[in-house]
Amino acid sequence: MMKIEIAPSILSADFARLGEEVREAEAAGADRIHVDVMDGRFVPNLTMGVVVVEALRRVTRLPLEVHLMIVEPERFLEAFARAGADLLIVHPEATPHAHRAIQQIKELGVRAGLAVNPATPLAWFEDLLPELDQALLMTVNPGFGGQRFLEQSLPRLERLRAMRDRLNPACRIEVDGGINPETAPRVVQAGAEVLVAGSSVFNARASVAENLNALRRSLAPQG
Ligand SMILES: O=C(CO)[C@H](O)[C@H](O)COP(=O)(O)O
Repeated sequence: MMKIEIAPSILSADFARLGEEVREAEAAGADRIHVDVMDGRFVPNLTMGVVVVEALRRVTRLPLEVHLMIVEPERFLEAFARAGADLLIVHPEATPHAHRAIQQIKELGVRAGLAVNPATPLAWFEDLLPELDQALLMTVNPGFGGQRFLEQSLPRLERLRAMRDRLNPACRIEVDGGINPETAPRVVQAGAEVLVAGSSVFNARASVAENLNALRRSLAPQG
């Protein structure tokens, strides 16, 4: 079985100490760093952009996956690739040209991901899966950290996993939203392989290392 990867989402990190938080996550065994880019239009929140990815590239060797929650993401793909993104994730709900965006990402030499919101039909993946490196199923409505995991995500995840196994076994399945030691084993059981976790990793209750360990322990023996 492939290793279950954990991708801490820096949305919940202390931005005044971002470099240190990311170094701490790397030292504690995080597999990737997840960067949430929001534009205040596709989602009702504004976060960070290209300069933050550039800065992160200098402080960590971990792969940087950049989740573009922005309309017309194709306008910024090149800038994020230059900044050091290893994986660029776009939403089909945010552009009339999801396929073109995926092609552009690959032409830039970066791995390509597609993310869908909780209300978006999985049919989007039928046609695009063969071209994807990663399929991201949102398990909350995107926009904010700290939301409750949507239970209806589990049967969707099982369907996506079956589709992935049939159409492109090399594509990894990721989930994002409400992932903590209670939900992590359940999403892995349903087919997830990469777990984005924000508020369960970066919070005041315990250190980043303790939180990551708690997530890992919740997966044993699965991950
Ligand atoms: O895309 C996101 C929300 O739109 C996030 O990655 C978010 O940071 C996940 O946070 P949490 O783990 O606290 O639910």
